[in-house]
Amino acid sequence: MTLAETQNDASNNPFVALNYEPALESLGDDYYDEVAAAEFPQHILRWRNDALLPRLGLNPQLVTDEDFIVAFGKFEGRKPLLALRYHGYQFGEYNPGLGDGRGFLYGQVRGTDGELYDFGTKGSGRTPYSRGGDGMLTLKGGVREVLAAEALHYMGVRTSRCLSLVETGLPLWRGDEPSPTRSSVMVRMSKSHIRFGTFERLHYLKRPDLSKRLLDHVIEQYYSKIATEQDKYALFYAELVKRVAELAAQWMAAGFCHAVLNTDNMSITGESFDYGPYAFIPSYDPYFVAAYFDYYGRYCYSHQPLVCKLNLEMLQEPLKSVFAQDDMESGLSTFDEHYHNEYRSLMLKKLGFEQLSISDGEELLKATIEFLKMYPVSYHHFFAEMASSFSTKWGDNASDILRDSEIGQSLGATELFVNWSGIYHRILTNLTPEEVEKIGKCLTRYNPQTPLLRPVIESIWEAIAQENNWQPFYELLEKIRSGQ
Ligand SMILES: Nc1ncnc2c1ncn2[C@@H]1O[C@H](COP(=O)(O)OP(=O)(O)OP(=O)(O)O)[C@@H](O)[C@H]1O
Ligand SMILES: [Mg+2]
Repeated sequence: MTLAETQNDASNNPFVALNYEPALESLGDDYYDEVAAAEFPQHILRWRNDALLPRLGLNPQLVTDEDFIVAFGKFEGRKPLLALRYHGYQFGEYNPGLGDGRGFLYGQVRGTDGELYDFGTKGSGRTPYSRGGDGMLTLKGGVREVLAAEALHYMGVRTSRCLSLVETGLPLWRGDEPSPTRSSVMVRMSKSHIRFGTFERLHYLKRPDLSKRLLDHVIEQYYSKIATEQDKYALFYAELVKRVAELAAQWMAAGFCHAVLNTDNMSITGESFDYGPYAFIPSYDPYFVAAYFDYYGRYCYSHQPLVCKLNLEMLQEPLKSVFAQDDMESGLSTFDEHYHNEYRSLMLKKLGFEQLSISDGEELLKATIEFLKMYPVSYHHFFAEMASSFSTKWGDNASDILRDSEIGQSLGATELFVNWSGIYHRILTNLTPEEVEKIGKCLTRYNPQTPLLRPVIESIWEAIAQENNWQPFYELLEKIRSGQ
């Protein structure tokens, strides 16, 4: 063995050396299958998420690219790798043939914040759940998931993040990409990979004992504040309803369409994950559909809150073997209120207001949506222009609002814009100069200047596909991080 190889083997790899907790593993092998990772012809590190390393107690400067490759491309020195078992409702149909078909749970680590985190792979090879699939992730799919998770995170959405993306050198054939296309393996850091569908499988197998064991584990690990309460199950479900309602509101405010809200893509922690055919909406179109295979628009933009609520309702079926359904019904009845409160609060922040009376807030929000719905205005550019052109002078005269911007120039004379800017102006006149001053900062904080619209992603991918030029990808990630 050469010196370089000795230095790069798994035994002194900082990721392999982390203190892994066998949290899920200790529940017994009814929940997973032990699998092996695929061996790849090539390992090129394309993305390392240094922002996550301090939470693992690691100093990014002391972690080499080779460390990432050995741990998260070659998967050396880590066992057991667990393909998790789950089922799910896909587009309304129950599918008992699911499970981690191209990924596994690499390990679970306690962060410096005291929370338990999963490292889960995507594109790491075949498992007993691959069905006809190759177990792989396209490089474009990996690039898209990295971008979505980062963009959503910096827009305040509770989301998983990607820890690494390694190109793996295999030609893949896909119906939705020019093929052969390049392959990759991604490692995701998330709260948990336990899905609604994990419980649906246990119900399908008529194993209430396994459901209870798993639910106790979920509450202990991810709902620890209520773990010792007498009515912990009811409290858990109510808290899950709140988290999912807030998540749906976060997607809606971010102008994000997840596209595949099947129950196997719903996390039991209420965190957002699995970014496949997603899209950020180009304009405010309630019926915008992101996935080409969503023929009937089931998961269109505006259906997301409703679908989330329905998925929560369907989760009652497998959970009712553990606790009373009545308790769940009362939890579910709070969904709408949680959703609307979060949505209103987030949208008002996008409009520059950390705080506003409910009546002013409702009126402004209604007028904003009416305007955005009626005209072919880019949803994201509207808010980006608010942020880039805000002036404290807007309080002096309603006609100054967005006057010099593209939107103001083209639509400033329309009835709905005049109505909207009149309301905005009236609100400003009721604020103190200090409060008006804060609006600019709030607008900048909540509205990215470079929204992750499809043409942006496509141009990034073009540079990679045509010239293997990764610079635009890194530059975009830097813009996302810095809010430019
Ligand atoms: N190329 C593939 N090979 C094998 N199985 C696959 C492949 N693509 C998807 N699957 C399986 O199809 C099902 C649905 O896939 P979906 O795209 O929702 O999940 P995923 O993206 O693979 O993983 P995750 O939900 O963790 O992001 C899952 O069981 C998944 O493992
Ligand atoms: Mg999935």
